[in-house]
Amino acid sequence: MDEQKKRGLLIVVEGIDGTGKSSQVKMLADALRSIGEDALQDREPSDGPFGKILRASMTEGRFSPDAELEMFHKDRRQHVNDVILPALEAGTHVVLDRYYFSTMAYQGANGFDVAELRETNESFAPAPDILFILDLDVDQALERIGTRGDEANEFEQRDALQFCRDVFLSVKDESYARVIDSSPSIETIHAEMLKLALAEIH
Ligand SMILES: Nc1ncnc2c1ncn2[C@@H]1O[C@H](COP(=O)(O)OP(=O)(O)OP(=O)(O)O)[C@@H](O)[C@H]1O
Ligand SMILES: Cc1cn([C@H]2C[C@H](O)[C@@H](COP(=O)(O)O)O2)c(=O)[nH]c1=O
Repeated sequence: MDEQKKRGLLIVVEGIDGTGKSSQVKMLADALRSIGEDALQDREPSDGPFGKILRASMTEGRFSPDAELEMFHKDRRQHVNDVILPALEAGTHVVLDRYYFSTMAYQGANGFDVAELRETNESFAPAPDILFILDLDVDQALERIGTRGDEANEFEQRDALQFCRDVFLSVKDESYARVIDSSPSIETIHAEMLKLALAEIH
């Protein structure tokens, strides 16, 4: 008789810009595949139709805050229904670079109510099985990504990133959350995340 495949895990990696999310998502998905697990490396904004529009808007001209929020939600609904849920149901782990915690953080920094953003998203997007919060001091993060623009912009950017960092840390007591100090080497962080992921998988 065919044994039913176990549901995959939704493994989300969040943190402010420069904390090493993209590097760690790739390393974790590769490491899981190398030990025979099915793992999809994925990201938001997604590579679907609305995600593509959002990525283009970041270089070609931003939407108004309301239109941008609507587009993030359209992207997430499409991504959850067409990619994330089918993959999890097929037994594939989804290792995701940003998710609705980024909406709470960045659109929260744009003036939207963080608790309302969370409620809206949790009404249609499944909670993660593991949420890695890559945590780093804003100055160190800015150093990694390089500061852009004049001094006034830099102050604005610092304030917005500090707000985002605080929002990410505000969910640290959820059972699925794991706060990761992102100041050590890429390899040290990878080893810690892989160990924690394997503890959930097995
Ligand atoms: N632990 C680390 N120590 C030092 N440098 C790192 C570390 N992790 C990542 N970096 C470097 O920091 C930069 C940003 O890394 P990465 O793109 O993985 O971060 P990110 O969180 O995805 O950033 P963004 O959100 O801006 O896309 C890269 O140059 C990367 O090599
Ligand atoms: C999912 C999501 C993302 N954002 C913002 C955060 C970043 O500025 C960009 C994505 O850039 P990355 O370097 O490719 O991670 O999008 C957002 O404002 N709201 C969201 O929900």
